Amino acid sequence: MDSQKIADELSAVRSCHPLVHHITNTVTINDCANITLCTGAAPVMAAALEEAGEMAAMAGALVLNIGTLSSAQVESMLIAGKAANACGIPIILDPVGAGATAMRTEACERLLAELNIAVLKGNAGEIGVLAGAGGEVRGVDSAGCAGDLAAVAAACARKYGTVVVMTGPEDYISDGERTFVVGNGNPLMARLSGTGCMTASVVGAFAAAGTDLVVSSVAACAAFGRAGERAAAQARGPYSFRTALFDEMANLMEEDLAAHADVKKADTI
Ligand SMILES: Nc1ncnc2c1ncn2[C@@H]1O[C@H](COP(=O)(O)OP(=O)(O)OP(=O)(O)O)[C@@H](O)[C@H]1O
Ligand SMILES: Cc1ncsc1CCO
Ligand SMILES: [Mg+2]
Repeated sequence: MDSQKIADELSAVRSCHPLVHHITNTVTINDCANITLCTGAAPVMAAALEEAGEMAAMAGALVLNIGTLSSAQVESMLIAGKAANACGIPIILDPVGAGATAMRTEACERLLAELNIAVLKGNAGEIGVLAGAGGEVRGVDSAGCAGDLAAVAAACARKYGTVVVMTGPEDYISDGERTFVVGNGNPLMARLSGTGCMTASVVGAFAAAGTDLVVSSVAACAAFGRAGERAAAQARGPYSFRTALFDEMANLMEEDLAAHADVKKADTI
């Protein structure tokens, strides 16, 4: 994929400054709000049944994250999701911990069945579970996924008719036909809770501003990963890395992204 195209997607977020509505977990909610701002978009967190639909209808993207789900929150997600679908607003689903408990797996399957999900973004274990491809999840962490990861991402995309973003040391982005692998990022990202949740926020901001969900999702992963690379160069450990990650996302130059985006087409078996 053309590196300039990836940088142009970041420019689009900054000029469009889209509103990204989140219904998300209580662990990383503040990080999601701030990474959305640092990307160039505007976050709003609104989970009450009474307002979730109204808020979704005025957003540029809706991010649903089941990290600390409750039955009531699933109902809010369905109301917000139906409003978003009615307005053509892309929905990003983060299936946090799918496969760890039946409640999480069933909630994801219900959201995927009742809503038109634009991007399903999870770690390799979560995507492997939802694909039915032998993913393993411990708590909210991937415990691995059997087989070729690019092929699992593509199969999952075909199964649900969505774009899949599978994160890890490399990120795989697929709509079932086109599959890309993004190499940007740093191992320190896995030593901090919530970088996966933040990836969904960034993917949401790029989806709101872009036109092709595969291109916008690839660009989002490259931009966030590149911010991680730049942050790691300044960090003494996970928490100084965290501060630098927000700063580097906010300061990321389009020229730097165009020069350093590490994106390749993936071979799927
Ligand atoms: N070893 C690594 N090297 C480079 N980048 C990584 C590595 N591990 C994770 N990342 C990056 O960190 C981000 C989060 O990915 P990860 O798969 O760890 O999410 P997650 O398990 O859902 O995280 P969380 O549940 O804490 O939100 C992605 O942007 C991914 O590219
Ligand atoms: C640790 C944790 N537990 C539920 S959600 C969450 C944030 C990272 O996924
Ligand atoms: Mg996650």
